[in-house]
Amino acid sequence: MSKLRVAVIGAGGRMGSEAVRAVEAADDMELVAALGRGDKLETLTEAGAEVAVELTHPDAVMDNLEFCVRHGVHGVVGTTGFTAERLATLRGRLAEAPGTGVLIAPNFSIGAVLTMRFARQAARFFESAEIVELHHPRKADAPSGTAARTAELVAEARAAAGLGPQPDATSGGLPGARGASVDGVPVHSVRLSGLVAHQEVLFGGDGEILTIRHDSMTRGSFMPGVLLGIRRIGGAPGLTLGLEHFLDLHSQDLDG
Ligand SMILES: NC(=O)C1=CN([C@@H]2O[C@H](COP(=O)(O)OP(=O)(O)OC[C@H]3O[C@@H](n4cnc5c(N)ncnc54)[C@H](O)[C@@H]3O)[C@@H](O)[C@H]2O)C=CC1
Ligand SMILES: O=C(O)C1=N[C@H](C(=O)O)C[C@H](O)C1
Repeated sequence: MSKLRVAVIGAGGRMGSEAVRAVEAADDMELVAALGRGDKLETLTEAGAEVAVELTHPDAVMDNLEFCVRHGVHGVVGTTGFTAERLATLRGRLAEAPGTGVLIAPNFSIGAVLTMRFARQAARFFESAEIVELHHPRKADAPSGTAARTAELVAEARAAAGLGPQPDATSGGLPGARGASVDGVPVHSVRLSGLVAHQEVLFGGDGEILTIRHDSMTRGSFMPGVLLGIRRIGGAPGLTLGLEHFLDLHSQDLDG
């Protein structure tokens, strides 16, 4: 059986170095290129990469993906910063590259993907919903991509259920004290030494609180998802948003 030819972009970073090790350890994959900042993207095509894992920075990811899609290299993307505009741009580029697939995974860890699903399921039952995400202080973006996506899913579920704005009597105080609003869902970002990646989704109703919490204690927690994405993306042309699409969750009752 021929091995999948895989490249990692951002290979010197916290996630990239972990991904390099994971790909090297996978029996069905061959690491053909490991690119750092300043390395030319042509290395990908010269090395015959079939899939590129993108783990760099929100400022770099769109150009890297533009190159990959133009050259028919599938993308497995963990880098954050994907706005609706960026996703639309990417969809447009993919439309001109039939057969090429890109997975945008706000979070590769199975537990975080399930957190998002459970939050979406719970959202319609509670009048209040807020998110607290907690990360290491070297993280470039806030809120986290996972928290932003979770908030979008919660907001969609609230809207579908006909829930209005959340109760909140705040009329003054310090700017920022109520967090950032993502589609009307407050998101609070903590940056603290010692943390890796953590999230709490808080729901409040009449006399009860539901807290859904997930903790990534090591970056190893993301690697099964990275490898799954690499294995599946070749069979998924176009844009796939979220690892859940490769976890067969849609056919089960988790799909609330
Ligand atoms: N989806 C997920 O499950 C996860 C996503 N992330 C995201 O992945 C991204 C990277 O995170 P970390 O590894 O913690 O950051 P990091 O700063 O440790 O690593 C990023 C690496 O990319 C390199 N880089 C920057 N621009 C580049 C370019 N144009 N070409 C090649 N390399 C370039 C940097 O030199 C650095 O080595 C962030 O956006 C982060 O939020 C992080 C953890 C999990
Ligand atoms: O930068 C990180 O570390 C992480 N980034 C992703 C995000 O922004 O959601 C995924 C995970 O939370 C770790």
